[in-house]
Amino acid sequence: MSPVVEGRGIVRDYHMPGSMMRRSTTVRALKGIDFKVEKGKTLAIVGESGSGKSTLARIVALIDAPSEGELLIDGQRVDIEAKRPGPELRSKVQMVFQNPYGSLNPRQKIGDVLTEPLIINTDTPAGERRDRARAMLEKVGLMPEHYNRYPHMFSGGQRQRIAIARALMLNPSLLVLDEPVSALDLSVQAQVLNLLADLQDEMGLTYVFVSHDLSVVRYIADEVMVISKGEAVEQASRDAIFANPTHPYTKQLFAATPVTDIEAIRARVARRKAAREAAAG
Ligand SMILES: Nc1ncnc2c1ncn2[C@@H]1O[C@H](COP(=O)(O)OP(=O)(O)OP(=O)(O)O)[C@@H](O)[C@H]1O
Repeated sequence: MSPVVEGRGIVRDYHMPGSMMRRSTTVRALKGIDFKVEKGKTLAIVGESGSGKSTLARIVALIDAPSEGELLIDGQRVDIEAKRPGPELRSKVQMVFQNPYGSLNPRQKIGDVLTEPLIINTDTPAGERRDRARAMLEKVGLMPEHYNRYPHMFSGGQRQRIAIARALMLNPSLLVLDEPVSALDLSVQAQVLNLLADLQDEMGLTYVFVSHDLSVVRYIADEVMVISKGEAVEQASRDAIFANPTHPYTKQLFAATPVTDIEAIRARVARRKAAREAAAG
């Protein structure tokens, strides 16, 4: 079976135009990144500010194109020259952003937020669109009655649930999550991470998860890729990388970041694993 997403030699250059006072320059934000993620797994991308995490996330989410390299989604090569990916590819990959306040239109009712992707990408009839949106609200721990409310009527955690619901409306196989819990309070972070873990198990979703927070990574990731200055300096399973980070940059990153509440996180991971095993019979 092919991986849900694979990147080969992904490069991204940003061209900065010159001016009277300054020559034009090119910043190479990604310097040839390779990765693959199997179905139902989570690849976490960690690294310092400016290392290229968001650039990579936007490329995987088909929002930006790489300057060089190959991206394959479900084994299908993405045409990086095309202005926009086709609708079939578009619906397979969705993105959830850090800021649930900024990513929802304050004038749009939640029902419209959720049905919009169906209107743009499918010919689903209105009644079915509404039913699917109401069912999705329940799936993310909200209520069908929330369909007629506006974003300002919800807390930060609830808004992030709405953003997740919107991302799932087209039944994607891959979610790209760029710091999806870092704007939330700690207790709310745990609830949203649990929701993401449950949705992954239930729907067989694959995640590419950008985070600077190692306790979040420890909870959610199967594989971890550490990037520094646009290069993947270390890539390994979560357990291996936390037990024995090998690259000096990874050691430095781990030493500089307190991994809070490790016991609580370990307990949650164990609970999640036990629930999975129980579900599998
Ligand atoms: N639109 C852009 N134009 C020019 N340079 C950019 C642009 N976006 C990002 N860069 C540069 O590319 C590099 C990688 O940035 P990126 O935002 O991907 O890093 P990051 O790891 O996500 O950082 P942060 O954690 O602060 O969001 C940085 O040097 C940044 O200045």
